[in-house]
Amino acid sequence: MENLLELRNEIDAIDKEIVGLFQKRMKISSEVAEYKISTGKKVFDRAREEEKIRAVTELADNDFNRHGIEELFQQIMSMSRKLQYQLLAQNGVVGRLPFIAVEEIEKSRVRVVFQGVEGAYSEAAMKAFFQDDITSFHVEHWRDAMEAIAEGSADFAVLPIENSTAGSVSDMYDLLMEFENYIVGEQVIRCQHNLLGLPDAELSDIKTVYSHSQALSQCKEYLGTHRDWKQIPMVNTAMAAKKVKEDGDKTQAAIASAYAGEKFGLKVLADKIYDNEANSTRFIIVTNQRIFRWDAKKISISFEVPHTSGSLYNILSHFIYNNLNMTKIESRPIPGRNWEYRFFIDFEGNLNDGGVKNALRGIREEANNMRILGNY
Ligand SMILES: C=C(O[C@@H]1C=C(C(=O)O)C=C[C@H]1O)C(=O)O
Repeated sequence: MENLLELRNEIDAIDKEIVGLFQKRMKISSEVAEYKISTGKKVFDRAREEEKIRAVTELADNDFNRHGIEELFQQIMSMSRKLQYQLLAQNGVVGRLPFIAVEEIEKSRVRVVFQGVEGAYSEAAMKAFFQDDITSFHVEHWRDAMEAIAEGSADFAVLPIENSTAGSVSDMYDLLMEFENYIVGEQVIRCQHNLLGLPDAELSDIKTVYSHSQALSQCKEYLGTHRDWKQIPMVNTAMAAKKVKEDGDKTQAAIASAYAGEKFGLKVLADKIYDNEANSTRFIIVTNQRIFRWDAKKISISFEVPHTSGSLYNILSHFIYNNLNMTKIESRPIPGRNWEYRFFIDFEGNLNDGGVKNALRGIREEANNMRILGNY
């Protein structure tokens, strides 16, 4: 039996050859890039890559190696494409992104729509983001707010996208797909829920509690100590407060902010009933124009990937390769296509950064229906 040292020497010699061949292949790939630069041909050629995988796997002696060869060549070709994207960028072939950088997002004398009624957390987010001299109005549903932006009856909408306890607001991701609106800002608001009742109500009177489903889930522990209460979800926490006021029924309570309580003349029956002290909601500021602040730091995109193994992994490699830090990933089912998903990714960067342009170009070519949802 050969000793370990000898075996390792053999492996070293083979690896040296592999490195040499890899470099030789990459050199040819850069020549292919030159051809593509002069002809305007796309970097990614799926048919050629599929044919290549078929041809090289046929050369393998057994199934185990066939699988290994497939993975190896997928990675080699992925590197080869990344080199080509880089060369295209260096030659100025990277198309201009259809987004315009602005000094500032207008926060004064604009028309802003939020969902819910006065006293909603969305209103608090609007007040925190915009100046006092704006004109604002509210609508009943998130979709109405998206429509108001799309048709131009408002300049901006303030909409919840994520809560630190209850997670993502999945409907918002679907609406971002449905409308051609763009995220230009975000605002985080602490959601300090209270149990609100009529001025003459006592805790012992309560039989039913109304709130937004997310707020109900954010107060799960507290509600667990009142299992006999019926929980009824409403479209908004402030709507719940309004309902309790209007119904004038002592057995009803709402979970909403103290601000909503004041607005509708309700009494705080229990304060700070949320499970998590830092409970916060992140709101997005949406508009119908493709603009971004010149110093924006976060990008949101969405894309679909083919239903094959490793396809998401391949797309994510563009972030790693361009040294981009991903901050969030979310998936939503694609309507009408069972078990296929659209991914939503947030990552740090600005649309003017070279690495960002490179990654977006790669993702646009290699994934389906990539959309830039905003840079903010
Ligand atoms: C090198 C090319 O560009 C890309 C990379 C490939 C590779 O490395 O083999 C194959 C097809 C393209 O997606 C090419 O078009 O041949």
